[in-house]
Amino acid sequence: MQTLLGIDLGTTGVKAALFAVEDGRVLADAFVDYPLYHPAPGWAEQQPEEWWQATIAAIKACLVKGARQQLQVCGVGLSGQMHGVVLLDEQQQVLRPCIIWADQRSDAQCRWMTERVGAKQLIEYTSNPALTGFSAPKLLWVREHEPELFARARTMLLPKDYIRYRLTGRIAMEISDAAGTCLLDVRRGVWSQEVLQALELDPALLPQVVPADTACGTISEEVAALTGLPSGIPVAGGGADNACGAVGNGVVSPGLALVSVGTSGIVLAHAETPQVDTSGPVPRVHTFNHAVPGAWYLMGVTQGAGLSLRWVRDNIGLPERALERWTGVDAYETLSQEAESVPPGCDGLLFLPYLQGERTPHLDAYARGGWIGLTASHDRRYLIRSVLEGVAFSLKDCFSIIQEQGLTLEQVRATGGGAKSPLWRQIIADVLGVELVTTNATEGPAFGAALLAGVAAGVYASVVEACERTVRVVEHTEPQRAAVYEQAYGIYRALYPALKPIISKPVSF
Ligand SMILES: Nc1ncnc2c1ncn2[C@@H]1O[C@H](COP(=O)(O)OP(=O)(O)O)[C@@H](O)[C@H]1O
Ligand SMILES: O=C(CO)[C@@H](O)[C@H](O)COP(=O)(O)O
Repeated sequence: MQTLLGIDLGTTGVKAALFAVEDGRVLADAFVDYPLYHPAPGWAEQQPEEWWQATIAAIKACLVKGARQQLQVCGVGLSGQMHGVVLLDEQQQVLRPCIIWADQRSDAQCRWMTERVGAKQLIEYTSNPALTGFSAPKLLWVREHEPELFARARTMLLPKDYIRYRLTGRIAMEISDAAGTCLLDVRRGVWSQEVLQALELDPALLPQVVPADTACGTISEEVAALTGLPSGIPVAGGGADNACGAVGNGVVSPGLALVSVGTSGIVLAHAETPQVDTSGPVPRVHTFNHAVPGAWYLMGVTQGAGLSLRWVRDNIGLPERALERWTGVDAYETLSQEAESVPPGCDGLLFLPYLQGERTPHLDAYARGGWIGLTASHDRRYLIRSVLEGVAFSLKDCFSIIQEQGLTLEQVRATGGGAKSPLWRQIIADVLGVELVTTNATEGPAFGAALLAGVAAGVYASVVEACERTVRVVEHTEPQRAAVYEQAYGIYRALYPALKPIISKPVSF
């Protein structure tokens, strides 16, 4: 049977999955996690070598699981966490840990970069403002703080492009991911010479920009021997995780939007033009190239979505963790069940999910999170539910801004680890006040990457055709308690401006 391998290099770990070409069903999958390092408050790093070892292990495990089914892998696609800076020296060796998307250390570089290029000009050239989440400020931080190391850097890659390099030996940066560097002219899909010049960055650091849905190298002999994959099969450019999540869920045409609850949370809407949020001085949502050639998307990002629930699980969910070890029942599921017994709105308890600063709508690297409205009658179930609700409110912030952009949003599709929880899906539908649908794409970004591989391998004519053949809506979640949440959201919205003087500055005692 003809199959496609999709690999999603997430923040928590890497997923490899084999999908049937004919209908997209999952034939085998494997997940291998890796550490996330926080060497200082607000910093977030990962080791590219640990991604690589995990990727090899996941591919091997996936192929072993699929071994009995006589599968013929005809292409490989990669999806990955965006914005992380991987620096290679002349011998293509990694120079330092990757500073990943969640890292907030580069606020000073954002300000410098904005001043250097000009705030208006930067948006004109790249369609986006300088944000700590993006790659360019991270690169500038390395130049400023690690000048000797920076002097040895010859190539900058993004996480999944580094893995593609290890799989194929080819150095390139795929367009939907390159869009998140803040160095790409997103309208034209080429590096912005104006920005590079203003920042005095050597253009040679940046690799060739390649499309998402065409072959960008083939599996090398060495990797074939390591993994069991056939050598010579095409590896597609692939895409940024959110672009691939959109493809995997069929969000490839006007009218469709995606809500994803991964470590971060996003609301994304397909766009036929590279339109920019111009309602204020700084665009509050990003404008990036889609993995669908000639299309873009607008995206609002909340930094700490699934991350907030993971924090709860790891810090106050210890009984649920212990139960998981004894019974095998996922701690996230137990936590969700407990949260279900509490009324919507949590009797006035609210959670701000700014555990890692915030992007949309505040664009605030220093924002801190917390609970507010706690009374003696609240117990830990309320703490859990309020986290699910707080994340939903911050997704509503993103959704409202996307709605303001004048794009028609006919259907909103839900994906990501958090969307596995029926309760969280219901809360998000209630808070957004729209129906959420889920598709058969249980492995959204990996599936999207596999579909891109299918186009690169010639088994599908286009990304849109690939989606038409394989993506189906399977479930609908209707809003039920929009009115309760409307009120609670009003209070939530008032919290950040009121608390900003206290929760939005670097703290050192
Ligand atoms: N069954 C579940 N119920 C609720 N939330 C879940 C569940 N499984 C995973 N999650 C959430 O999803 C997050 C991981 O999302 P995922 O899309 O897999 O990750 P990544 O950000 O690494 O791509 C976890 O941090 C957790 O908060
Ligand atoms: O920074 C962004 C998008 O701009 C994040 O969406 C990252 O791409 C990481 O995604 P997850 O690991 O949370 O899925």
